Amino acid sequence: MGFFDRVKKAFGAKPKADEEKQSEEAELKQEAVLDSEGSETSEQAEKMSENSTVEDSEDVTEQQESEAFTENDLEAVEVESESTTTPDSEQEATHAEQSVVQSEEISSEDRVETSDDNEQAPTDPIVDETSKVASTDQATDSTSESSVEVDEDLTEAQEPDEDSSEPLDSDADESDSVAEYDQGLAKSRTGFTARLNKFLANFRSVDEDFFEDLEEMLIEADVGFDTAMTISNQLREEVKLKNAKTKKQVGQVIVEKMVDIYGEAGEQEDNTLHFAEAGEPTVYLFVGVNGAGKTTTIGKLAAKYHDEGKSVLLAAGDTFRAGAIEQLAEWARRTKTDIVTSKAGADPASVIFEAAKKAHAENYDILLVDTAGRLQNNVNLMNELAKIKRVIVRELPNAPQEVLLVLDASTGQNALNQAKQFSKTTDVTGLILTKLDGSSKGGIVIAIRNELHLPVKLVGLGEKTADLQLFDPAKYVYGLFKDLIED
Ligand SMILES: Nc1nc2c(ncn2[C@@H]2O[C@H](COP(=O)(O)OP(=O)(O)OP(=O)(O)O)[C@@H](O)[C@H]2O)c(=O)[nH]1
Repeated sequence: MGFFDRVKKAFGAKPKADEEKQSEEAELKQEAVLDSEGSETSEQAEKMSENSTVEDSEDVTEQQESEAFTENDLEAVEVESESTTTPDSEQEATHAEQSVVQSEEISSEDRVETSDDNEQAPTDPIVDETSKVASTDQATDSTSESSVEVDEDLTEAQEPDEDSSEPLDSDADESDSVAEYDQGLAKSRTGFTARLNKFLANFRSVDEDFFEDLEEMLIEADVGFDTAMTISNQLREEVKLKNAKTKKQVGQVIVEKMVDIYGEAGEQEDNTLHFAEAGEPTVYLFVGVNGAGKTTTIGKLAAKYHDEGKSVLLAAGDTFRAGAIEQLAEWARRTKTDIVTSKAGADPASVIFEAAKKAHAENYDILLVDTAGRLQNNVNLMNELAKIKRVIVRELPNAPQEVLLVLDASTGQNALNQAKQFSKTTDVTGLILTKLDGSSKGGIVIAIRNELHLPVKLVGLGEKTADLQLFDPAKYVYGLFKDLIED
């Protein structure tokens, strides 16, 4: 069974009403008569043309329905996110008190040890003077010089979701997760449906022009050039396409082929997040360009693991921007997790070394490491990442378990190019695609799999904590092509 059929079976198969079945049977019989006679009587030809008019108008209605659905969904999402912004000041205050106590205990004993390994250890003089384990409050103090910048950055980069205690991808609730994909991909789905309908509106017959238009449509839908060519070439041989009589059937065959190619390409792909052996901290290193969504994703993951009862430590390795330190400290406060910070401008490797040491010594379950996002072709950044990995390994030889490249999906092909650049110089183990909800470029997932062979591990389907979902290819495909899969 192809991937399309498997997805259809899992999410899309709806029992058909008797009337629907009868009319389909009648349609099939009519087609059989036409085939066996080899020619059409004028009456039959008229019926066919009536049928195809009905099909056409169905297409239009469907598109309208799907657009209406999307608007409603988006409104619902907005309302929901508004209702989640009530601050829980009582809890925050309690946590802030706990953090202060804890950091006082820690800061007296924890220092970056640099003397035993001058080559590898972070010896930046700024670091030695300033780097320390800090609570949220300390981080605020230590970055007070840059307070104007911090405030601006926080406003610009959006305050963390207040309702971050909400569990994400909660174990049992499969249907919630499907609904997340459904809503988060509504914009991409509408965009794709509109493109497909535009393409089908010009459909007359399966000839050379058809394939040229198809390739163009697929490239515009961001499935990538190579993938568009593969789909088009395979469809040339496709018997189902040759037999497709209506525009709807043609659309169905195209999507089916696209989904099957996607499924085949991912047969060996491991989309799961990896964890350390029991008793060792798991370390995830987050890389990616500015604004891709690293800090937000770390905050959402911190909430998830904290809610699962795991002890979580954050490392503010983006020392390049004071706002980034403060933003992560805010997430730590909201998610009631601990954080290691330093002053802006300190050596990131030093902060991360200290965090790894603390995670090891105090048996944290998870260490989530933020890094600065500068241009992916910046050699210094790549060297910096290599240095960061070295200092982590010194403390935790099996870490990091994941190096996760965060990509803003709404940048389409640009995200694909970033992934190519990063994976050339860094051992990226998986991708996180953010902002899919605000993008109509969901087809990028198909391009990434077929052209990059890097597994997507998490997807950001909205601003709320629960909108960060573990990547599930079947749910994704369903969210993207739901209208055609359910037919
Ligand atoms: N709609 C939506 N917005 C998101 C998602 N993920 C992140 N964002 C928003 O994207 C913006 C940038 O996110 P950050 O987490 O600050 O990005 P960053 O990669 O840490 O950026 P730097 O700190 O500049 O390196 C913020 O406004 C986030 O709220 C998502 O899945 N959906």
